Amino acid sequence: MKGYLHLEDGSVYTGELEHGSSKDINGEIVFFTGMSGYQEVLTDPSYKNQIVVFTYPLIGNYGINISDDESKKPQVKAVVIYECTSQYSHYEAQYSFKEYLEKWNIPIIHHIDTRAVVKKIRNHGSMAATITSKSALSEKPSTIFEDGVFEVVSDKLETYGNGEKHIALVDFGYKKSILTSLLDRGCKVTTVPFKMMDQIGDLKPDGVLLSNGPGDPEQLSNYFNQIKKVVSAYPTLGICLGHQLIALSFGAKTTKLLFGHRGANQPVFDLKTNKVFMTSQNHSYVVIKESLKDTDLSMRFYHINDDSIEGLSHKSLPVLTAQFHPEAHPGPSDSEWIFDEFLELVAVAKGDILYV
Ligand SMILES: NC(=O)CC[C@H](N)C(=O)O
Repeated sequence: MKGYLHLEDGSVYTGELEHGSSKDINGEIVFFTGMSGYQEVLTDPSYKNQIVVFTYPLIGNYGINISDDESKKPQVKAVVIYECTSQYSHYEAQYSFKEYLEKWNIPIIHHIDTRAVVKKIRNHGSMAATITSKSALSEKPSTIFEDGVFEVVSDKLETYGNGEKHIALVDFGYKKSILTSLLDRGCKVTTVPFKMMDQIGDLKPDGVLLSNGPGDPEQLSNYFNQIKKVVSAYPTLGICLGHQLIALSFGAKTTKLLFGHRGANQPVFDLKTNKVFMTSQNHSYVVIKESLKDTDLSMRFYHINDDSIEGLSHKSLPVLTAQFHPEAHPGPSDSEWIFDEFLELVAVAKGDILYV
C-alpha cells in the first residue's frame, strides 16, 4: 500500500506502507546511523514510542534471532527505511524483519528517501511525524508524546545470578545487555523498578546501577530526592538516562540536543586517561556543562563531535556515569571496561581492594 511520512514542518515523503493500521501513527522521529544492530534498536526500551529512521539503506539481511533482543518485544512506534528485505541469511535467524514487526503490529514505511529525511532532521531537529496512508493531513503531526518510561518498567523485583557482589539495577527500561554485562562479571543482580527504589535498603546491595530509559529525564523530577539518597549511599554507575538522572538529582541541568546521538561509532574523550574510544549511543538529552559549576560533579567524558558531556564523576563519592552505552549492543565493545571500573569502586567500598 502507498504510504506517507508527514513531518511537523509540513514536508511529506512517499513510500510503501507495511502493516499500517487504519489509525495514523504519530511519534517523535529520530535516526540511527549504525550499519547493523537493527534488532537491538527495535527492542531497546529507550526508543519507546519513537519512530526510527535507519540510515543504512538495506535493513533485514540477517533477519531476526531469538538471542539479540534487548527487551521482550519491539518498543519503537514505527520504522522508516529505504529497502527492507525479506530474504535473510543467518544461521540463527528465525524471522524476517517484516515478519517480526508484523507479528507485533508495528508499521514499516519503506522506499522512503531516508537521506532526505535525515538531512531534514539534522537541520530542523527531531520532530513529530505521522505515518499514514493519507497524502494530506488535516492537522500537523501532534507534538504530544506518551511518557514511555512508565510503560517499559516491570512491576516487581527480580534476582538473577548468585555472584558475590550484589548489584541493584534500578530499572527505568533497562537493556538486557546491561544485566548480562554484570552477570558476566560474576555479580548477583536484582532489578528494582524505579517506583520501588525504597526497597533498595532491604537488599543491602554492594552497588547500584541506574539504567537507560526513554523520554525526558525531567519527567522523573519527583524521584530526584530519592535518587540522590540512593546514589549517596552506594557505589553507583549511571548509564544514559541513569547518568542524566544522577546529574539532575545533584543539582545540574539537562537540555535537548538538536537531533541526538544514535549510532555505533560515536567518539568519546576520557579526561582521566586522555584517550578517545568509540561508543554506541542513543540519546536526545544531555547534561549542560555550565550547570555543573555549583555541584560536586565533574565532567569525566565528552563527545568529540560536539563537545557535549558524555559522563561524570563525583568529587568525593564513588559515582561514575556514562551518557554512552558501555554494554553496546549494538555497537563496539570498546567501553565495556566502564563496568570493570564500576566494580572496582564496589570492591573498594567493600574493602576487597584498597583503591582504584
Ligand atoms: N538511552 C537512554 O537512556 C536515553 C536517555 C534519554 N531518554 C534521552 O533520550 O536522552
